[in-house]
Amino acid sequence: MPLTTTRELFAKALKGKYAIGAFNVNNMELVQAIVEACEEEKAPLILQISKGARQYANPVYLKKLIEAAVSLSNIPIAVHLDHGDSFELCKQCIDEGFTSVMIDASYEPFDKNVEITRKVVEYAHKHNCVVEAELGHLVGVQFDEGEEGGGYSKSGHYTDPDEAVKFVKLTGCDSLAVAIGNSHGAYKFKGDQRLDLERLKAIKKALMDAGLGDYPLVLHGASSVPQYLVDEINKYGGKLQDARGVPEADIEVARRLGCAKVNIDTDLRLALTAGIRKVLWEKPSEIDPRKYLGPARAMVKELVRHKVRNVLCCAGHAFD
Ligand SMILES: O=C(CO)COP(=O)(O)O
Ligand SMILES: O=C[C@H](O)COP(=O)(O)O
Ligand SMILES: [Zn+2]
Ligand SMILES: [Zn+2]
Repeated sequence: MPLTTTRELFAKALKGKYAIGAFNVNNMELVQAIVEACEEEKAPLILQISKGARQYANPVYLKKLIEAAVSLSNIPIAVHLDHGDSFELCKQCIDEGFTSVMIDASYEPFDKNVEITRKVVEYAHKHNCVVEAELGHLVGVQFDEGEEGGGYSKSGHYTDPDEAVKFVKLTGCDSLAVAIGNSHGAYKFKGDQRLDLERLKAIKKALMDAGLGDYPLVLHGASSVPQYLVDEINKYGGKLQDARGVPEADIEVARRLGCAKVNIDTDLRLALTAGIRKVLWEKPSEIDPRKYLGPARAMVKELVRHKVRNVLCCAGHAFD
């Protein structure tokens, strides 16, 4: 099956109240684990590549790995640039055949974010590529004063519903990444902090009321940091203290509220690391990479199967 665009995947996901997993890839083992898991679960899939992944693996290697995955599988797969930080990088990926790009100018003031995003949208749409943009900041373990209770402060880090409407109308972006307490990495929350799901509901409603329909929202920083993986890493010599992710129950609510794309990278890293650590700890004389990368790849695959089946609920929807 040829590469697909996220526009089609999102329309079906929103209708069916499931989310598409967007998994970050940096090497062959990750591509294989994710694609095999989704193939077995008959799940539609977004493989996403960051600027760092392109620097690490070389864009041509990644492209060829994905071509191999696409030719060996039957499920719809979209290839997406994660956190594109400039028009030039987005253009490069569009020219290379990515079916989707993210322009993340969320670090800029609102007007500048609009200007950069609109430029990417204009180029992308001429080339049959769709665009994800971002509004608001992903803040990590430090919450903005006064936002903890879920107030809609315009000055803060969280996405404001009215600004989201304005932003989508001005830019014409195809999906929007929101900041509702989500953040990247293995240290997302302190204590019992959670996602601001009321805000997500308000953003969705504002977009709907403004005539933008069932608009696809994107949840970055959606790794749940499973405790069994943290424990496994620590058991075999790792040191992860107070690692905490988004509870899977929150992801499920976000999915039902209209997050059509859910980004997962950290959980893949944890699974791969746990697998490698276990083998090297138990067999310190092992030097064949296949002997530790193989079991690590199997752990990533199990994790992805669990996500698509039990959390994102996109399993079985590959041929909707
Ligand atoms: O948002 C992500 C990639 O863009 C990944 O988030 P995690 O760090 O929670 O996996
Ligand atoms: O959003 C960040 C992703 O986890 C990608 O991370 P990276 O930039 O280290 O490849
Ligand atoms: Zn961002
Ligand atoms: Zn992200």
